[in-house]
Amino acid sequence: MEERVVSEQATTEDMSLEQSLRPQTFDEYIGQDHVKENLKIFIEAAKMRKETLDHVLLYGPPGLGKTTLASIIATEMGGEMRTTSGPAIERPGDLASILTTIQPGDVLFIDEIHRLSRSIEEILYPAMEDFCLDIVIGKGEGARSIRLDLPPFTLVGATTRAGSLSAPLRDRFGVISRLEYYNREQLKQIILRTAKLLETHIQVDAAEEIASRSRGTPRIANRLLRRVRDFAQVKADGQISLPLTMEALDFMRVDRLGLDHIDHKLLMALIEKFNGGPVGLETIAATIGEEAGTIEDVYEPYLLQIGFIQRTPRGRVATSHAYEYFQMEVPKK
Ligand SMILES: Nc1ncnc2c1ncn2[C@@H]1O[C@H](COP(=O)(O)OP(=O)(O)OP(=O)(O)O)[C@@H](O)[C@H]1O
Repeated sequence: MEERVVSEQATTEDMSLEQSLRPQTFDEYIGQDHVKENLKIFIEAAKMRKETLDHVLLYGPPGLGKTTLASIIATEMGGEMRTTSGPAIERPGDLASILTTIQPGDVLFIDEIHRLSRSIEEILYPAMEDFCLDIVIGKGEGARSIRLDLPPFTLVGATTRAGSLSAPLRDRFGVISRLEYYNREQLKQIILRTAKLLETHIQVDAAEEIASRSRGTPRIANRLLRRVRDFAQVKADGQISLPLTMEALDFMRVDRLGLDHIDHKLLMALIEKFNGGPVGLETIAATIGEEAGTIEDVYEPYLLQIGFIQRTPRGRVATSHAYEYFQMEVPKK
């Protein structure tokens, strides 16, 4: 899969910078008001009762701030955050070694929690419910199970696919919150905040322009800002103005809605080769030379979100919005 400047997935560069750009408190965390207000109440109530916060499941597309929110929860609860992910916990011992380092009130953050294996999930249930860990030592006839008590902790699970989580695991979360795409105003605020942290001068209309092209996602907004900043450094003494921003983003082939050449290729295949669909995912994949899974997980969510395509039982369909955007006439069917 080729690297895209508008990818929701974190690049190595994103990862090395994101830590320093992460909001530390609810006040600094822009948007997601509903999720934030709920969490604030639950945290306050837990603190009043001197208990740990119930386990929290955060779901939504990548790059919307799930990790950030988990670390804010840890800070608010006065604990530390331990981070791991579904694919990183392969054996029961991997989970045990993290759980046994936990201190009272800590947050255990498990990213991509839908990718935990069933056998690991089963060890997690008593840890979540009763704060204890049953581990089997030895093999065969000599095997015996021992029970370890754990300090009370909060599990924060993050997933892009809430539907892939097993029902017994989902049921063990007391708080389930869905993160939404950000609107233009919120993204503008995030860009202005990041620019300040990066000590970069940006005009408000330039921040608005980057916001429009960031696909509703803070991670993309911050990445586009960094790329535009590079441009400004070389071409304009570091000052980020609107004309410079438009030039830089056009140069990167990120259009006014944040669509790039791969989105264009997918939409044009649907419109020109298949008369707007319906057409099966596998057929589109073969036509544009991408994997069906990549199209489904990576390219389609934003196109669905902005209403340019629809999933129907007979396949994908390009909507009239997509035709209008490319100034093409909707075919009569
Ligand atoms: N509400 C927000 N306000 C300000 N910045 C934000 C907000 N949400 C996310 N960000 C920024 O976006 C970047 C990505 O956020 P984060 O890593 O929390 O996303 P994520 O949803 O956990 O992604 P993934 O699913 O890929 O793990 C962070 O560097 C953070 O600075």
